[in-house]
Amino acid sequence: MIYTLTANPAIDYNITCDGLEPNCVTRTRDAVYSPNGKGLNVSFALHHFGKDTAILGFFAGFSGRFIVEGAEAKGVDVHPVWTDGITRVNVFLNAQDREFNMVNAGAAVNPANEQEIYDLIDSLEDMECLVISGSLPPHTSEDFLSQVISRVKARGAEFVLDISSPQLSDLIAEEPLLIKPNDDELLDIFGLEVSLEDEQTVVDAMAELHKKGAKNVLLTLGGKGAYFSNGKHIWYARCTVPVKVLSTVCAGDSTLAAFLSMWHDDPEHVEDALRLAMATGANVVECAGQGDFAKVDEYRQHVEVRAIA
Ligand SMILES: O=P(O)(O)OC[C@@]1(O)O[C@H](CO)[C@@H](O)[C@@H]1O
Repeated sequence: MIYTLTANPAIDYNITCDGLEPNCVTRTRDAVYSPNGKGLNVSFALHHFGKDTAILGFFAGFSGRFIVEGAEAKGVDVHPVWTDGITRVNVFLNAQDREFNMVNAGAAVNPANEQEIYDLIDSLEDMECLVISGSLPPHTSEDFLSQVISRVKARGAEFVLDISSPQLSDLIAEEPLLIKPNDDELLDIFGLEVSLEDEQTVVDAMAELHKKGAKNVLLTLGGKGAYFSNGKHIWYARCTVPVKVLSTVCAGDSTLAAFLSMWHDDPEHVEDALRLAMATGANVVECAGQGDFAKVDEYRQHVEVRAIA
């Protein structure tokens, strides 16, 4: 079973308006409130693609209950650790061709809450892999993620890291099964710059990430596609269907989940996993939020994949 850990879940509040001006009333429409957070999004997409998955995370207040109930209504089990306060609401405003993403800090946690997560991990006997995604809420202990990882490893399970925090530069030494940075994170966290025009930069960056400890790397480049490296070979993949981007929110999480849903059990079939991942990302950006993956099968036929090394 693939578990996901979302330390800082959110209700995503997606709204649309025709333009955004200061000092006046902005009328918005198409409001959608959905249970989210990076790891939850991964679990929802894994579930959609037929993989067993369950959610771990900190939840608080009415918004926390909304998220837990929403996830369960989608058919995904949740093991909530209840904390004080109110789980955050993140606001994603689409104003014509511009996206405004307002991401709040979240509800604080305390050491007793963290201990509950550690105990949960110790008790989940079917955990094969834990996907650790997203930001950390206020007051999280500095060693929270390394404590989580040491417990996952102690039970012989693997872990995947999708975090934007500088902590990734230390945690990579714990040998994650997979990391999923984007090009900005690669530059900010590791000082590695990659360019599609010079693929040797990708080859060099991948070599550096493997040297630091990553077993596999899925490097996402938004609409420009993605590279995957397993330490022996590197592939490039891109969906060639022209899509109208409504919102990029949830696209990275869904891409990761789609890739994992095929590759986790069958690491030799990288190309099929990349096709599903790129088609999923392309379909998700057409929707406010995660959407319903309705066009993924169609888009899969339009993904180019090539080995670059
Ligand atoms: O603050 P974090 O944890 O980095 O990101 C949280 C978040 O913006 O990421 C998801 C999209 O990837 C949203 O569902 C969610 O609101």
